[in-house]
Amino acid sequence: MDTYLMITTNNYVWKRHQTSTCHMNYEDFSLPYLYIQILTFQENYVSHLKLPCLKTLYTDIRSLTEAKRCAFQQINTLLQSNGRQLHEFDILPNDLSYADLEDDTREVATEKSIIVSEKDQRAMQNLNKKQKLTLDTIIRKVESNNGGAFFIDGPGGIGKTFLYRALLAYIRLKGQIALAAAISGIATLLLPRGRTTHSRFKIPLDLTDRSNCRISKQSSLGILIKTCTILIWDEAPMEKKRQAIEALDDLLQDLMESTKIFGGKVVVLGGDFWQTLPVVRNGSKHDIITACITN
Ligand SMILES: Nc1ncnc2c1ncn2[C@@H]1O[C@H](COP(=O)(O)OP(=O)(O)OP(=O)(O)O)[C@@H](O)[C@H]1O
Repeated sequence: MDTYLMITTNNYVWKRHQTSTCHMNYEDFSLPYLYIQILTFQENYVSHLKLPCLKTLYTDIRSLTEAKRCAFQQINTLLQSNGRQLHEFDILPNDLSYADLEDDTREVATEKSIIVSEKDQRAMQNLNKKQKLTLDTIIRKVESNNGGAFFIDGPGGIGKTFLYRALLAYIRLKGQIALAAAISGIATLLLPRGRTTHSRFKIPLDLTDRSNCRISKQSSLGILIKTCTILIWDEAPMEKKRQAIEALDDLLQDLMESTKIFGGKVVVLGGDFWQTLPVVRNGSKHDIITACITN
C-alpha cells in the first residue's frame, strides 16, 4: 500500500463536498484534490480546514514529515494550476514552512505528488509469470543504476499496459519519478499521468533527420527528465527510428552528460509492430520498413 498523508476535514464538509461536486474521476477523488476543490470553490468552508484531522495511513515508505510535506506540496501545485497560492490560506501546519514546499521545480513536484491508485497497487500483486519476470528484470536494472534499454513487444491484449501501470506504481510508490509517454493522446490516457512524446520530450511534430528535442539542462522539464528514474514510452514502433527514438537518445545523453545509451537512464519502449507501424507520409512499404526501430 501507499504512504500518503491523507487530510480529512470534518464529515460535514466531506458530505457537502460529495453532494456538490459531480464530475470527479477516481484519481481526482483523493483527499488532496478534495482539499483543493474546497479551497478554490467553497471558501466558506476554509475555516473547517484550519483544524484538519491529519491521519497518516502508512509510513513505511516515507516519514510522517515527508508525507506531510508531499501532501502540502501537491496541494500547493494544484492550487497554482488553479491560479491561487497556498499562502493565501492560513492552513499550513506549524512544522512546515513555505520554503519546504519549494525544494523541487514545479514539474518535479507535480510528478512526485502523483497518487497511485489502489487498482495500480493491486496490479503489482496480480502480474502473471511473464509480466513479473519482466518487471523484476527492469527493476534490477533500475536498482543497478547503470541504465538500460528495454523493448516490450507483444500482441494486443497480452498485458503490456497492465505491466507499465504496475511498473509506474512501483517506482512512484518509492517516491521516485517515472515518466510515461506515448505518441498518441489516446494511448496516454491508459497510462497514469501519461503525456504525449511531443509534450513530454519535445519531440517535434514535423520530424526531419536533423530534429532535436529542444530542452535545456536548466529548464524545469530538463531537471524533471534528469531527475526521473525511468521513462516508459508506449507505442514506440509508431515513431520513426532516427527522428524520434534517436532524438530522445541524443537528448538524454546531453542532459545526463553521458555517452551511454539513453544517457544511462532506464528506458522502456513498448508496442506492437502488428498494430502500429511508423507513420511515413506518402511513404512506400520500403520507406515504412526502413523507418522502423528494428532497422
Ligand atoms: N496480470 C493480469 N491480471 C489481470 N488482468 C490482466 C493482467 N494482464 C492484463 N490484464 C487485463 O487484460 C486486458 C488487456 O491488457 P492490456 O491492455 O495491458 O494489453 P496490451 O498488451 O496493452 O494491449 P494493447 O497492445 O492492445 O494496448 C486488460 O483488461 C488488462 O486489465
